[in-house]
Amino acid sequence: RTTVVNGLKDRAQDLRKSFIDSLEEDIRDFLINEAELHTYDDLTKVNPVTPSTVLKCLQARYSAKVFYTHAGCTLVALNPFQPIPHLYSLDVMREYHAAPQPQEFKPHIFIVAEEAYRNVQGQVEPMNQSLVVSGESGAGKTWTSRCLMKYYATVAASSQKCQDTVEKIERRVLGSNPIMEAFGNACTLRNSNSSRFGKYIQLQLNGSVLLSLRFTHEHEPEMMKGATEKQRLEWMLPLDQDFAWLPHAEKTLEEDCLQETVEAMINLGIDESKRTQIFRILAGLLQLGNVDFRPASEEAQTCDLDEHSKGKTADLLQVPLDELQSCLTVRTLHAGKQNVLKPCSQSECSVRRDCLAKVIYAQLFDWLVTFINNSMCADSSMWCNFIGLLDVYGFECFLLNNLEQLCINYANEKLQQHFVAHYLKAQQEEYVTEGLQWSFIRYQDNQGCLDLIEGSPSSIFSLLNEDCRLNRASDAKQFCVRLQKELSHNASISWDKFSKQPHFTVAHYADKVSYQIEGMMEKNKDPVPPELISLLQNSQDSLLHSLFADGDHESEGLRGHSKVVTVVSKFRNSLESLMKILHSTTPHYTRCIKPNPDCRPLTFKREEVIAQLEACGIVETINISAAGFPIRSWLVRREIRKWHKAASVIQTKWRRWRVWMDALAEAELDDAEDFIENEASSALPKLDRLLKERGSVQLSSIQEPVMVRGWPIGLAMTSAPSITVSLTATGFQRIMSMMACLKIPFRNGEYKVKTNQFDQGVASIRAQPRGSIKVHLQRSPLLYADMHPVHKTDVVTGFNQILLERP
Ligand SMILES: Nc1ncnc2c1ncn2[C@@H]1O[C@H](COP(=O)(O)OP(=O)(O)OP(=O)(O)O)[C@@H](O)[C@H]1O
Repeated sequence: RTTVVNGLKDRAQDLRKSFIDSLEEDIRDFLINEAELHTYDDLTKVNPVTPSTVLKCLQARYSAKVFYTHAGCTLVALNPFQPIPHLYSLDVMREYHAAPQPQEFKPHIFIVAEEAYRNVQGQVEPMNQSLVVSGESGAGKTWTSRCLMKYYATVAASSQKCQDTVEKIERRVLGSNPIMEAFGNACTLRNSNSSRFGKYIQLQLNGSVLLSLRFTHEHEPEMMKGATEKQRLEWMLPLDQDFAWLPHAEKTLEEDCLQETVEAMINLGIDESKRTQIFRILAGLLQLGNVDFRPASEEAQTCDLDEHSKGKTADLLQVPLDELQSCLTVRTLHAGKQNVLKPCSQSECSVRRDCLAKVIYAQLFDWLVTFINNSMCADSSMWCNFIGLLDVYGFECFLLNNLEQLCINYANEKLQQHFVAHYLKAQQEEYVTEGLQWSFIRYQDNQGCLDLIEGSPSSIFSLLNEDCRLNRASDAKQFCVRLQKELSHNASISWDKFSKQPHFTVAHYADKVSYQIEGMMEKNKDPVPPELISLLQNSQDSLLHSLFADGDHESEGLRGHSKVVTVVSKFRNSLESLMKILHSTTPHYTRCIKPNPDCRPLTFKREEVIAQLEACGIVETINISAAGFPIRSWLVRREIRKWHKAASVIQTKWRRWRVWMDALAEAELDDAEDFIENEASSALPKLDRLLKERGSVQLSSIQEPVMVRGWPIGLAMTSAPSITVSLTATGFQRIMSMMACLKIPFRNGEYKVKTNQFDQGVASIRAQPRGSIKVHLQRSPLLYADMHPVHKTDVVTGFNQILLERP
């Protein structure tokens, strides 16, 4: 008898071992395999989907020199900061273009390009497309936009037989880039060629080919040869002169792509006399930047100006020298019908100088954009659809933030709202097409934050504008008090009680940002002294004169004659028109990520990347994809099938173990119960540990095994008032089905469910015949799927963290 019993014990132990081992293997199968992280093409497939695993996956891919990864319907582009041979070659472009299913290729910006291209020429319902490229400064937006444009130029050209036409199309599509970059970019601490503007470019198509639009280009290559010296003379820019407004004095003009810019201007039809005028005006601005002011010896006198620079500025801008001097140093005050002249202080003079430069530069930039648009835009009768390309500055948070950051972050807030709406809509449509039953929760969107910034009747913008209309000196402290009085009901605004500076903090979708109020109202008014405008209207330079000729300038408003158009109003209007276009198109999102702050090749800094993933909404995307998990139902089905297979193996082994246990119990051994308990207590903690390690599961509040109907097969809930299970949607789903397979009893009842993402819901958990568990969560996303032919279990999806409260 002893021999038999010992044999049974040995057998049972073996079986238990094999059960646990296979469990370990099966669990490993479901959770990410770190060695293979770089093979995950879609971040929402990483399991569990948490910011940390997503980060690991991106890092693994970056180390393996894989720079593109999908994140649901978004493409994440990591900047390699070094040329990657062959990644963007013509052959690769053609491959993606010719592929029957490009989305099955490795993630690439060309998939996005091709998808939009195919959609826009859809046979049934061609739809305008928008490609939204975002990311922080230096992340690679301009690069990506250029890549997309090059792709379309190549694709459009490939349908043309004539090489000449191919080149023309390329020139047309890419031609404006050097000009826009030369005028709109600047060398900043973060990026030596940083775009200082957001741009939306429409590539217009007539059905299937990119239009070869009106061409008005001239070829004047001879003009370029050796022209630099002559031009320097003409522009009064001697080689040895330093300029206060050029950060890299050591750089020569040639290095700053002058040649390329001029060629682009020629291609776009900017004739020689206009080019000369443009460069003279720019040279005039450089000289203006060198104008210094010396304080006057007496208060009633005006500041002195640096003779040399002031003379050159007046010559280049073709304005009267004395008028230039007086409008920089004297302010005209209107007292009733009388004008009173008041000398400006040294710092006021500098502000006026900077203001003059800014207003000229801004008008010139606008003129260029209009010119390029007129030159490139086809007659509306010639095109029917377009692909829009939006290259937009990303979310910003510095040590000190002011109106610029508020506007930029507001734009990003709008885009994020558009993104979330589009993303959820896309998912819901997919569920419907797949015939899946689903219920969807309302996703917590950022409308509250947008109301705070732009809403009516009271918002930050409306209060800023009101302050501006009052036409009195602004007081930051008073404004802060007004904000507190009018807006403190909005949960998205707060104030740091310990900060001495007047400020407000906005909880953006990406992060909290504290904005200083000092200077904000002045920036919103952005006043241009009227004397400066009259000076420019008197310029003998026909271009400069025409830029200011219409007299419709904001300075008018300051004199109280017409409505003041503030910076935030202008920004909001322009954003509104952009959003209108975006809403009428199918969007495609590309999020560019800067893997390190120093632009070092192939260097991945985790903390940098995670901050950007949060700021550009990827973490949100992951959360949303968890909320609506799965994005692609085939993915779940495949996962579920895999799990079923493993579960049934586990179950078989478990059953066999139980048979041995039965045999032991039947043998009525004195020590049977002890033995069974020992077995169970060594098996279950191991399971707990495994899950903890691999799936970020905290099963700590699930107790040691308990005896249920004499069997040590239960994990039960604690007697504590709540049980916290911190795991992903898929993790939870697996635990549930595993518990079902293992016949782990859940007490039937209603449980309150709290998650880290959604409001409270109610879960009813009911044991089903044959040991499965039915979990029903109200007001939460549920995906009904066939779990198992035997154990039909409703699958709970959508949480990173769930709190089940005991009834
Ligand atoms: N895919 C890429 N391959 C190689 N180099 C790249 C790639 N993407 C970006 N870079 C390099 O990274 C640098 C910064 O890129 P880019 O100027 O496009 O940034 P950005 O996001 O447009 O910045 P900003 O907002 O300041 O204009 C550039 O020098 C560019 O050449």
